[in-house]
Amino acid sequence: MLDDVSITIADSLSGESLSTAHSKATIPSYASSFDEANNISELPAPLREPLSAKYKHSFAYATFKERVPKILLDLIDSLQKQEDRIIEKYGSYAHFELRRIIWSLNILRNEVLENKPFKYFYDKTPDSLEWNSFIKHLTNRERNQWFSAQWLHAECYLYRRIWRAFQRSELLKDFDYFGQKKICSARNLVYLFRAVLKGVSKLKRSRKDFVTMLKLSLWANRCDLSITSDSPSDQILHTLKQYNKHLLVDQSIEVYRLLTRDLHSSVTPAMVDIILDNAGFELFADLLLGAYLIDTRLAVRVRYHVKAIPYYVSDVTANDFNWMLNFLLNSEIPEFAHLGRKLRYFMKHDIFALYETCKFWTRPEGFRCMRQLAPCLYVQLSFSALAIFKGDLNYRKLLDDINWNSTTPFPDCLGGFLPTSLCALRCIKSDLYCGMPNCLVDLLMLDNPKWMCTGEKAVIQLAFKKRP
Ligand SMILES: O=P(O)(O)OC[C@@]1(O)O[C@H](CO)[C@@H](O)[C@@H]1O
Repeated sequence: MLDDVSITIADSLSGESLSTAHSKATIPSYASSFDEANNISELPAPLREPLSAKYKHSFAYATFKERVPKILLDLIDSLQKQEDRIIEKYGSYAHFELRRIIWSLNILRNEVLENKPFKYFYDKTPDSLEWNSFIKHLTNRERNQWFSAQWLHAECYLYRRIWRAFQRSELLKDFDYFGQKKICSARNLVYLFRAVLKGVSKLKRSRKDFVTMLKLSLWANRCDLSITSDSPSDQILHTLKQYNKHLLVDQSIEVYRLLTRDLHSSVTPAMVDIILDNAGFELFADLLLGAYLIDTRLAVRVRYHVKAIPYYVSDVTANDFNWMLNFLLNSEIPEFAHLGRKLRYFMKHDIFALYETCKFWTRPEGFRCMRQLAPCLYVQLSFSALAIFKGDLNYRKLLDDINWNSTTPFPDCLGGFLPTSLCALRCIKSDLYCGMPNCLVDLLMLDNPKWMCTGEKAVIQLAFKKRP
C-alpha cells in the first residue's frame, strides 16, 4: 500500500531489510552479542508453547529486532512531518507536547532495542491498574522483557505504550497518530472500491455469491499497514478463483449452511458479529459483506467491533469506522453516495451497529480469557448466530498465540472460547496455524520455508457451536 513503513515479513525474516540503526556490516557481531546477552535460542519454537521473540528464527524475533524499531521511527518521522498541521489544529502549545511525545517514543524504541523490562503505567486511564497487575504477573514469571515475553503480550504492550505517550499530553490525547496513513490508504484505493462495488452490485442470495463476498472480505485482509505494502488489484473479484489455490482450508460452504439451515434456531433474529481488523479497503469489504448479509436476509443485524486505541498501525477504531461512512456518504461518486445513504439507514435503524468500544480487544490476553475479563462482551457474542474474526492478529488471539501442531483441529485450539459459532477469515502472516490437512505444512515448507509469513496463503475456518 502507500506504506513506507512496510517491509514484508519474508524480507525481514531473511534479514534483507534490517533496520536503519546499523549498517549491514556491523549487524552480525551486534546481533550475536545481543543474542548471547539475552538468551536468544537458535532452536525452533517448541510445539504447544506460546510464541516468543526469544527464538531467533521466529517472526516474533524479527518483529522486535527490525519491524517495531522501524514502525517507531516511521511514526516519529510522520509526527515531525505533520507538525505544522498539528499546530494549526491544536494550537501552538502542541509543539511542546509533540516534542515530549517524540522524546517518549525514542525512549520506547531504545527500550525495545535494548530488551529492557516492561514499565508500569502511572497514567490515570481506567485500564492502567489491569495492565499493571498483568505486568506484575509477567515480572514474577520473568516474562517481562521484549525478547522473553510471550510475543502477543509484548506486542500488545507496545501499542499501549505508544498510546500512553499521547495520553500524557493535554492537547493530543485524542489524536490518532496512525490516522493519516489509514485515511490516505482509503483515498488512494478509490479506484478499487469503485470496481469492487460495481462487481458486487448484482449479487443475490445464493451459496456461490455468499462465498464470493466472504472471500472478498478474506483477501482484503492481505494488506495491512504494519506489514504488507501491495495493494490489491481492481480485478480482485475476477481473481478470487485463482486465489483458491492459496486457500489452505476453506469452510466457506459450512458457514453458508450455518446461516441458511436454521442451525442457530435458538438465536433469533439471526445476528452476525464482525470483529474488524484493518481500516481502508478491508473495512470497505467488511461493510459490503454486512450489507450483503442484510440485503439477502442471511442476517437481520450486523454488529461491528472496533479497537479502543490506535492499534497495530492500521486497525479500525470508531473514528475510522465513522470516517468511512461519511467518506462514502459525502462522495461525489454517485455509487459511493448511494452506498453511504444505505449504510446510514442501516445505522439509524439499528440494522448495523457499531458495538460500544470495548477495551478487551486491545488487551494482551487471548480470547479464551474473555469470559473472565469481559463477561458482558462474551454474553453479547453468545446472542449472535455467528462471529466473524478478521485477520491475523485476531487469529493469534483465538489461538492464544500458541504454536499448535499444524493438524490440531481449529475448534480444539480455542481453549474453550466458543460464545457462538466462530469463523476466522485469516491471511496467514505469522508463524502459527492449525487445522491443516496432514503433510500440507511439510509440502509448503519445501516450496518456501517462509510461506507462513507472506500473507499469500489464507484460511477460512469454522468452529461450530451446537445450540440446544
Ligand atoms: O491482523 P492483521 O492486520 O491481519 O495482521 C497483523 C500483523 O501484521 O501484525 C502481527 C505482527 O505484528 C502479525 O501477526 C500480523 O502479520
